[in-house]
Amino acid sequence: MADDFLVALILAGGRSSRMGRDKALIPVAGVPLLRRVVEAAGSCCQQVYVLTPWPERYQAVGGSYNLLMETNPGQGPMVALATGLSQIDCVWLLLLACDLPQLQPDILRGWKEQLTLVPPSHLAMIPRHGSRWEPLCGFYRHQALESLQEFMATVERSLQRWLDQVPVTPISVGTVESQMLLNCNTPEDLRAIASEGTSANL
Ligand SMILES: Nc1nc2c(ncn2[C@@H]2O[C@H](COP(=O)(O)OP(=O)(O)OP(=O)(O)O)[C@@H](O)[C@H]2O)c(=O)[nH]1
Repeated sequence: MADDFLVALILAGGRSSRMGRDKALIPVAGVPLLRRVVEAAGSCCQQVYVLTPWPERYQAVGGSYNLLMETNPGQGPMVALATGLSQIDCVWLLLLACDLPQLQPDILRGWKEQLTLVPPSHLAMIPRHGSRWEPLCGFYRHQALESLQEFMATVERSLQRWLDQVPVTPISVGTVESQMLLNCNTPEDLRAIASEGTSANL
């Protein structure tokens, strides 16, 4: 069977220490954050995976997704991305944090359309904001795995620094996209979203 062209990997194994409780399960406009991300991912990807050391916590979040058990947790997003790539057959993988309440499916689908234009030598297509990448809402080729493993062998664990060193197609980020990329780390972030109302179109 042919590999899926695009799958999503949602990371739900962080400590949520700034939030003080599990971010993935916090409802925003009545819908748990993880479910919002699952549904946005499902609108443009053939399969959606959630990587977590606590699959039992997320069994009943709702939406359509596969839980992937993380046996080496707490190593951060770069290790988690490599873990996902080593377990999933695909051409491209859309990596998403679980704390993106304002993802817009139409923007994600527009970005997906651009994947066919990425030069074969480029390992990723990632939103870029000024001098910063947004690696937790970005697209990675399956072939990136080898390069990630080599990079991590030097004890580096920074996706920002890896992206600075390999060929990457940047996605330019305007006002709408930058709103969509705002994540939710603290109770203050949650209050700001609640008071503004979320623009997520889920
Ligand atoms: N599966 C997995 N996800 C991770 C890991 N580290 C971070 N994440 C996820 O990566 C995303 C961004 O994480 P952060 O907000 O930077 O870190 P966090 O640990 O969740 O939160 P803080 O403790 O407040 O820093 C979230 O979706 C996290 O759940 C990890 O080791 N494994």
